[in-house]
Amino acid sequence: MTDAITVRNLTRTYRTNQLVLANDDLTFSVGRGEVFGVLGANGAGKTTLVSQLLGLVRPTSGSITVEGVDVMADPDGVKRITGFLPQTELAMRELEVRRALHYTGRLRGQGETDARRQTDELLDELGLGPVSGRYVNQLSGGMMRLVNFGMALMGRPKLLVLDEPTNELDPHNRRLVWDVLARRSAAEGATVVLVTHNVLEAESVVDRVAVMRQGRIVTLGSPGELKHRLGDTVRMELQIRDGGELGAAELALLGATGTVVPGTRDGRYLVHCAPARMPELVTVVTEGMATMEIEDFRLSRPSLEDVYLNLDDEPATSAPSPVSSAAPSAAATAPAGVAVLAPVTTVPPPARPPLRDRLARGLTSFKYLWLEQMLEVRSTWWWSLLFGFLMPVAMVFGLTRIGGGLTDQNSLLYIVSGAAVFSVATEGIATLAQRVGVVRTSGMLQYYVSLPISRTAFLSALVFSRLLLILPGLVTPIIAARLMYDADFVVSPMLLVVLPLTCLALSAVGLAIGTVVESMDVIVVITNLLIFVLLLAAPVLIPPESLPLPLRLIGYLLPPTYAAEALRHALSGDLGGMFLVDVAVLLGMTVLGLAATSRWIRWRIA
Ligand SMILES: Nc1ncnc2c1ncn2[C@@H]1O[C@H](COP(=O)(O)OP(=O)(O)OP(=O)(O)O)[C@@H](O)[C@H]1O
Repeated sequence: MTDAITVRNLTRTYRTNQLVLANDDLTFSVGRGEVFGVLGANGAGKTTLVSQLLGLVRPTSGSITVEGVDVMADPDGVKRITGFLPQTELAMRELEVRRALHYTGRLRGQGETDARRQTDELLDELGLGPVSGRYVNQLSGGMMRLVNFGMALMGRPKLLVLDEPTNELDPHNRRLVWDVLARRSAAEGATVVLVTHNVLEAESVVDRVAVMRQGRIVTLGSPGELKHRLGDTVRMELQIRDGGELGAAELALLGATGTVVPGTRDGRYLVHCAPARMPELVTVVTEGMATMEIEDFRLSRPSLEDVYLNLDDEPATSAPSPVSSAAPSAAATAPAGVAVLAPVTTVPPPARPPLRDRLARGLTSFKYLWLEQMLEVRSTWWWSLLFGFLMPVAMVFGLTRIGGGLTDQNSLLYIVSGAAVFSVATEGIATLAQRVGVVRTSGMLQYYVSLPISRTAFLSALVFSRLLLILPGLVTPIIAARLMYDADFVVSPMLLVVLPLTCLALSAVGLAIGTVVESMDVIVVITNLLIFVLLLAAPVLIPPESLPLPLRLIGYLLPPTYAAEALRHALSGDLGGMFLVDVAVLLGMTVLGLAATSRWIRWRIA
């Protein structure tokens, strides 16, 4: 078996208020076509390990090679061959099941016909046919997980990395997932890396398993080998009625025959003993503990779960076992506790494909990401429309009553256009900044990053789809002004070109804020403060010609000024302004905003 994955001396630390050693000097390999299980208690470092395999988290030190590709040197190369199921929530939740599978296939580089064919096959194989037209986020937790599992299979990846694939699944669907994985590995030669807490069921599907503890691999081998290491023992599983507990006297009786381990469920105990002591153990359970309410007991050979539970008693500093699958002979002659791996031949990163291919790929990515984003925009569009209408109405109503000098027609127009700009600022800056803040802290960005898509396509789809979300904030004030003050507006180039460009620039600025500020709370405070300041400055900002030159120049660098100008001109009929300069500045702001975002956004999770 040749190696699909080689990991050498992999270490990852996180610096928070204290240093966390999430992965501690891991060295192992996974053979091609192997189903490799990663087990371990909460916080053992499993998710950190698989995130590094995918290039989502950068190692502090060490190296990873997947199918000959150096993950650090060519993270995109790994994404092209890997299907990933993250532990936490995914993107694509606003789509119907069928489209979530189909779009994933297209984003992973499948052609249209192939993506459709595989979508149909997977709907059938996973029993998702009856829910294929329902929205993913309206499914039950288990069904959603099954869809996510299907998404990981799209594109027939050579490597499947699955973080808790059977979480929330019922026994029938858990069996289905294990069967599908066994088929993918046996028939298609796919390599599977599987993080799971479902030790009992995983035993039937994994070829080898690594058990992690406090960032280290404490043992590694096939289920048979690991069980063998427990020695020649018999296992008794004991279930106490109603999840009750054994008293000290009963524990002592059992302990005299073997080792007692509390099970993973309430009222469940495991006892391991030498075969010769089995009759004695049975006597203790059936006669010596007659007063206890024993619901059930069962004798069997040790399972993988026993290996796992027994390891809990071992110190985490125990040396990792020799772990090579590729070079058994070398491993056999190596000193105990030292991992020996076959030499790794890395494939140099492929030459850049021709411009035409890259453009075609970028456009496909953009198209499907845009379609996905638009479905989310669609669900919040009506709210934006209402907000865009209410904002100027509230402002005009409030300000005409506060200041006696704000009642002339011109002031009112300033206020209306100012209010429009504020609603755009709210929608444009806040939603985008918050959205990026959210995707960074939740699992959604993790999912996008695991796809072989271009960062530019992702950012552009996000910005352009938001353009439609914030436009109502500009259009509705015009309607409000017309209804309330019978003000005619002029459809000018300023209105038609400068307004949409303003939205674009605002979106790009919002995105840039979101990439720099990671905390959701801080983003909300910043954007609300920004809006508050803009609200206060409204009557001053709006007519720039009345400002001193330095302030005017600053004003011309702010996209809201352009939006206000465009609206004011459209409403007052005064079509002054330097149209081309305005357009150039706004375009410049957009490009700068996107470039800054593209540079700052770390296309990795950490
Ligand atoms: N982004 C992060 N910042 C700081 N610490 C982190 C981060 N991600 C993980 N850790 C820490 O690294 C350690 C390993 O975490 P990891 O998520 O890899 O464990 P796990 O084995 O997947 O746990 P679980 O089974 O609960 O998912 C934990 O102590 C965790 O708190």
